[in-house]
Amino acid sequence: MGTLTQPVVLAVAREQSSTGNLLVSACISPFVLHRVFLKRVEVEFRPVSLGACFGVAFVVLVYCSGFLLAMASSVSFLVSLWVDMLVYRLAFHSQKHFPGPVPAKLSKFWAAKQVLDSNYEWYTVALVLKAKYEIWRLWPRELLIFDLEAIAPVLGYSSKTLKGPFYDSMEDSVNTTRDKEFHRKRRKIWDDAMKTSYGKLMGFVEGKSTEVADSILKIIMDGGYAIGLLLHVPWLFTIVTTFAFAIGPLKQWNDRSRHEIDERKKVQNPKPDLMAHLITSTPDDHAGRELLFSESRLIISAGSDTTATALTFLSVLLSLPEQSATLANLRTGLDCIFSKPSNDKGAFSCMRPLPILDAVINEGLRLYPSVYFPSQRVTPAAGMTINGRYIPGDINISIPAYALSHDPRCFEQPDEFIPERWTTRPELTINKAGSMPFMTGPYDCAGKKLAMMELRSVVAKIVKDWNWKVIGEGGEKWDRAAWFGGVKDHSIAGAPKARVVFEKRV
Ligand code: HEM
Repeated sequence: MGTLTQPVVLAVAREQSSTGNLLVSACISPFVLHRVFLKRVEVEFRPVSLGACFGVAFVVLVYCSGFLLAMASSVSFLVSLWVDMLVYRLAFHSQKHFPGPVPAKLSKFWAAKQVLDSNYEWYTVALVLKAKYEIWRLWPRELLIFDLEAIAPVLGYSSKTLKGPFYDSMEDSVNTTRDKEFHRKRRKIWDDAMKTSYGKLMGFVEGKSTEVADSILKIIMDGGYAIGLLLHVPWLFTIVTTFAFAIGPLKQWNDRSRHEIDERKKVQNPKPDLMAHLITSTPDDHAGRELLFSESRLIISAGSDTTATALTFLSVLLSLPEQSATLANLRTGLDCIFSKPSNDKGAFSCMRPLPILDAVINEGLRLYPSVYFPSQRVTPAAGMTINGRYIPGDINISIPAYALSHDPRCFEQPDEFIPERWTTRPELTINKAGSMPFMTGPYDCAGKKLAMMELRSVVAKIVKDWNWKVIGEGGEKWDRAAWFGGVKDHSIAGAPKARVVFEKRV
């Protein structure tokens, strides 16, 4: 009997010991994996590949050890990994001394929850934070900085920072590349291209549209909500964009832009416009073609909603009763310029700055800067010192533009629309660096000149030719407080819909 049961007992003991070994290593290996590997790589833009590795390892385990053991060791692995990460984030991280809510130090989901709780008004959350500290730790590896002294070292031309991992969640383009040298070369091409003209007229201003244009616009508008939420959880954003481009709503836009670029390439002697310049300056290989496709979408996403949002705010602000003197002044100035003969040097041209008009536009962009999301940067490996505070290397930092453009350290009466602060009342502007609607430094807006031309052109023509007022739904009185209180943060400023009635000036 004893000789018969011995091998069985031995086999059971061996199996128990290998099961024990597997479970022990499932508990210990995450510690090593986190400290040696995961802590040093930006997992934000590798969620799909990391998930795939985990999936493959699970299948192998099921094959070798059976489902139950594979399940038990996977759960042990994940629990140990998370416990180690959370303990490390809270107690050992180099940023642990910066203030921040404990849940925010543990997970970026805290910020995403604030977005939902504030009903997509993250900028209001940032204003509350700013009132208390200049630097916040709002994520295991991210600082939100409201210190004005940080603008030049973080964003300026001589900054040693690089763009942050958030940009990896999106397809590669001049805007999203994190390679400084590649960006410098590509940006030069864009800057030269911007000196040409800008493409064909689509007739949108006359109210014409196409099914594709409508669907692209809808993707941009709907996508705003997703970006406003997911930019706080970049790894989730990466997963969403990966699948949205492959099978989701972005696929249609993707396919369309590929088709348009391929058609455009066939045109002999094309007009020397923005797209033609980009096409001729980009190698005709796989990487070059992908870059062109993504930048053709960038032109639409960066150039349309931003300008439309700015125009919405400007038309609403100028329609307010307390702005009647500003509107009257602007009108007098424009009437005078438009009445001059067109060959007169003083006649209106949207390509030239016009102080009274630019002041109105700059003030509108200061109050509602179109782009609300703070451009993310990563500190250089050696770290950097900002206003006497040392920040170690590989820390993500961002400076929220909206909070600074409403900062009383930069502007007197910061929440008031006072265009004169840019002209006749400079005492109302304490530090104009606080307003950066087009960003600043090497990654600033490549289309700012075009945007200013569009804004000057449209605002000038409306002010000269039309009277207008904002009305409520169904002809009811417009609820002004609800409108301004309903501005969302979709990464682009989400202006609520405004019904505007125009009447030709006589
Ligand atoms: C009122 C209108 C506009 C505003 C307020 C605005 C604002 C901005 C801001 C804040 C950035 C920096 C984004 C970041 O940090 O990632 C940016 C980048 C950019 N914008 Fe604009 N933009 C406007 C219009 C335009 C237009 C009309 C175009 C034309 C296509 C354009 C093209 C770009 C491009 C290509 C970049 C990326 C530049 C780079 O990373 O080197 N923008 N814009």
